[in-house]
Amino acid sequence: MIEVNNLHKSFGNLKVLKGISEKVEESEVVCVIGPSGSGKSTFLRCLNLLETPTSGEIWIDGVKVTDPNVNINKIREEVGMVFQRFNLFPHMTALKNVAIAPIKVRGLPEKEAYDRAYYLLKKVGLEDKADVYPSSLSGGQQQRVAIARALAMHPK
Ligand SMILES: Nc1ncnc2c1ncn2[C@@H]1O[C@H](COP(=O)(O)OP(=O)(O)OP(=O)(O)O)[C@@H](O)[C@H]1O
Repeated sequence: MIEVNNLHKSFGNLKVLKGISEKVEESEVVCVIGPSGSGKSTFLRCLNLLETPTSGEIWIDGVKVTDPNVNINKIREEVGMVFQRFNLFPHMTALKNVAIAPIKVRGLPEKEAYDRAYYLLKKVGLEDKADVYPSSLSGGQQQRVAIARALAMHPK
């Protein structure tokens, strides 16, 4: 469960988030909509502290993310994210992009991680691109690799 209380975020004089409060229950599907530049990405980036909120509280599964002593890397392991520009690792194949975090962060054996990565690439219709580097993929294909990569970590 995600709970946000009175979240504010400014960049210098630009006030982007002005007191957002929201609750998202487990398994609930929520769309954040609004005009370009209205703060949707800023809001999502605040949830795992890719942006530091100016004020307000964020809780994820009972953990206060905005607590200065929080172990944010632990929370990021549970929060999947597909970036607007995908941020695939350019020097890794599609398959390795999907397998690398479970190996490095979760300590999954390589064989298991690569098998699951292949399964996920297949799910997003890209098994034939497993050995291709991101520069040779279309925007939509890169996005699908990024989705497979997010799912590989079994986010909550
Ligand atoms: N790091 C930053 N420094 C300064 N201003 C920023 C920064 N990041 C975002 N902004 C500004 O904050 C505002 C909200 O940006 P944000 O990316 O959250 O919008 P968005 O709703 O996701 O837009 P889009 O739909 O176009 O992706 C914009 O005016 C943007 O220029």
